[in-house]
Amino acid sequence: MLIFPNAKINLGLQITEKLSNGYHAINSCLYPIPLKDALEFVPAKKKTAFNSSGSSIPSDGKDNLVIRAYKLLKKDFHLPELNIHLHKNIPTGAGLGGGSSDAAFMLKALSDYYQLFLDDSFLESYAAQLGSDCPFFIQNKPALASGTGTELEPCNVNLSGYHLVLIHPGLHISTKEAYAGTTPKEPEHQLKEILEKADISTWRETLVNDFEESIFKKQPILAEIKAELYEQGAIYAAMSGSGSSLFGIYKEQPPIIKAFSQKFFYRTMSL
Ligand SMILES: C[C@@](CO)(OP(=O)(O)O)[C@H](O)COP(=O)(O)OP(=O)(O)OC[C@H]1O[C@@H](n2ccc(N)nc2=O)[C@H](O)[C@@H]1O
Ligand SMILES: Nc1ncnc2c1ncn2[C@@H]1O[C@H](COP(=O)(O)OP(=O)(O)O)[C@@H](O)[C@H]1O
Repeated sequence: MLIFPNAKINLGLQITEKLSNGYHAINSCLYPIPLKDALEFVPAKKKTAFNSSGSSIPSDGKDNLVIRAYKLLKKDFHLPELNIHLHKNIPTGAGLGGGSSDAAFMLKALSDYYQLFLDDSFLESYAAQLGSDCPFFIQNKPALASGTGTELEPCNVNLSGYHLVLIHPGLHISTKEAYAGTTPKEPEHQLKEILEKADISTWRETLVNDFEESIFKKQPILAEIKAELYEQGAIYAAMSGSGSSLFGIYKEQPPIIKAFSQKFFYRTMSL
């Protein structure tokens, strides 16, 4: 079975509290974007094997999230040995949720292909065991995430027809360290209100990613890229999640910013 897990961006990210288990309470809108990996599995004659191609995936000492998703389901359901191949196109550790998406798509595909008939809420609870971003990719629709990011409700925001510029300057930022650098606070504006009721032209004033303050101080190039995205006509620009990817949303076909496109991972896409 061949599937194409996609990336996400965060439209606003408020970090409101540090919880006793070390995690943080957040509010964020996760929005799917059409930047995709390719993931294939076929039944194997021998033991399960995992290979990857495309951009390299730095190991964090654990199995790849795709294998962890497979093993998680295999504990509860009969699944055959598999040959699994992942072609990595979404930058890793970039705030784009690529690994989480691979894992969630693997769960969905195994349930479909082997007729496990798992409904979305069941799949979301498996996904939550693999990472905070993972449950979102089960339904893969714009969602307001709260709690540690795993509590989801639909978000009525629609960017269809807009264009996106996505830049990953290659800085790898650990999510854990990024959270550790923040100071949780009560948000000034309600995310749901901004996204569902206010015009996108007002987002620049009110929609904030709380990671930016600390990360931009350490990596000033990120603030420069964001400023340039606005300079080139973005209606809204921000860092995605814990970074270091930045995006700009444009009404018209966006310009190619040569200073960045020749140096960094740089993509334009229609939403
Ligand atoms: C920041 C966000 C925003 O969407 O995404 P990314 O930028 O990483 O894509 C998410 O909260 C990341 O989700 P995910 O990447 O799945 O993180 P996890 O594997 O669950 O957690 C990695 C580490 O981040 C910290 N963590 C994560 C989530 C959270 N609400 N509070 C935390 O403090 C914990 O230290 C945890 O050990
Ligand atoms: N399939 C995968 N794709 C990307 N990263 C993976 C994968 N499986 C495990 N990882 C690990 O997860 C970490 C976070 O990956 P990713 O989801 O791309 O980042 P982010 O949480 O910033 O969006 C990587 O640094 C890597 O060590």
